[in-house]
Amino acid sequence: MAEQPTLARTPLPEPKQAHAGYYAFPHDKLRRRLRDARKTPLVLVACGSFSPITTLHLQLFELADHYVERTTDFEIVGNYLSPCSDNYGKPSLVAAEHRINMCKLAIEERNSNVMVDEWEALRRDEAGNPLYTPTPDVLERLDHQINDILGGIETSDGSTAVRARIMLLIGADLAQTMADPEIWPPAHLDVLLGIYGALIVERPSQCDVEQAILPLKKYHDKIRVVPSFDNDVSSSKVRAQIRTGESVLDLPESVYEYILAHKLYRDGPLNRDLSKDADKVIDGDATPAPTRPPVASNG
Ligand SMILES: Nc1ncnc2c1ncn2[C@@H]1O[C@H](COP(=O)(O)OP(=O)(O)OP(=O)(O)O)[C@@H](O)[C@H]1O
Ligand SMILES: O=C(O)c1ccc[n+]([C@@H]2O[C@H](COP(=O)([O-])O)[C@@H](O)[C@H]2O)c1
Repeated sequence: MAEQPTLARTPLPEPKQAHAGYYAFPHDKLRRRLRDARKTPLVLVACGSFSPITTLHLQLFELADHYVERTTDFEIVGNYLSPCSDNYGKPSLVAAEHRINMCKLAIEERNSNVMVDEWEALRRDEAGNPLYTPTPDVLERLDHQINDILGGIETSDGSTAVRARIMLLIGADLAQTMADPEIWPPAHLDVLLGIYGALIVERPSQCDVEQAILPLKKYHDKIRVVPSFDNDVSSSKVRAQIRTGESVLDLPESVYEYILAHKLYRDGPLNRDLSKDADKVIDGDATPAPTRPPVASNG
């Protein structure tokens, strides 16, 4: 069985939520019992903007599933999307509520086994402003919810429960930004990659995954590369297509309809410029960020 992460940090206090509405940690699609006694239960968490979620974002989980099925040590029991806070400071973010809604529509339309955890997106500070949560804190909280509060995952014969291993699921372009300590403080990487680890999905249109992970050598035993296929799907491309009125192929239909109904992503440069500057104009519905933590400007 793969080694279990050990953590002795105090869990974060539960946030003030954005809406008076009810929040509960989602675990309806978390498989609570292992199938294979030799394997460690694995929970994947994809953190990011999802502005908007594309077909590729859900495919990341399918690619990971295909990869993990062929490993001898892990068995996936849960998949989570954790959209970031409006306060992440990326100009292309539309309000968290819209990003969450679009994630849920995509999951429903594709009949996907992914869950959306709204906690990170909706966290608020004492004054009620969106509160940015560093990614290690997101994983630690998930770890606490699944392993301490829910009590972990039952072994295949149901005789006992074991701790699920939590891992980050990201694209190679985001991994590439991890070499920059201005974006990812080394202490964060020590928790994220040193304790939890990551499945890094190839993104050949944006970078070479082997080059991207070279600077992360000290964490290589906790990093695995998931093969992908040639594609240039990105949220930037989708936003540009919506602005220019081109046909949009890389969105679930319900997400496309939601975007039209809420008039999202209509503002911005009219030329289809997919460079990093293309989103410097704040999109129509975006909540302006009061403060701006470092942004991984990976597209
Ligand atoms: N086509 C893709 N292949 C591999 N990983 C991807 C792909 N699209 C998105 N990801 C990954 O999904 C996560 C969330 O990405 P994000 O929401 O920023 O999408 P994006 O398409 O990169 O957005 P943008 O174009 O606005 O930068 C990141 O880890 C990113 O690397
Ligand atoms: O925790 C950190 O140190 C950290 C530093 C940079 C980025 N992140 C996270 O990485 C994700 C990047 O998302 P995106 O859309 O810019 O690819 C987002 O969830 C951020 O919160 C996290």
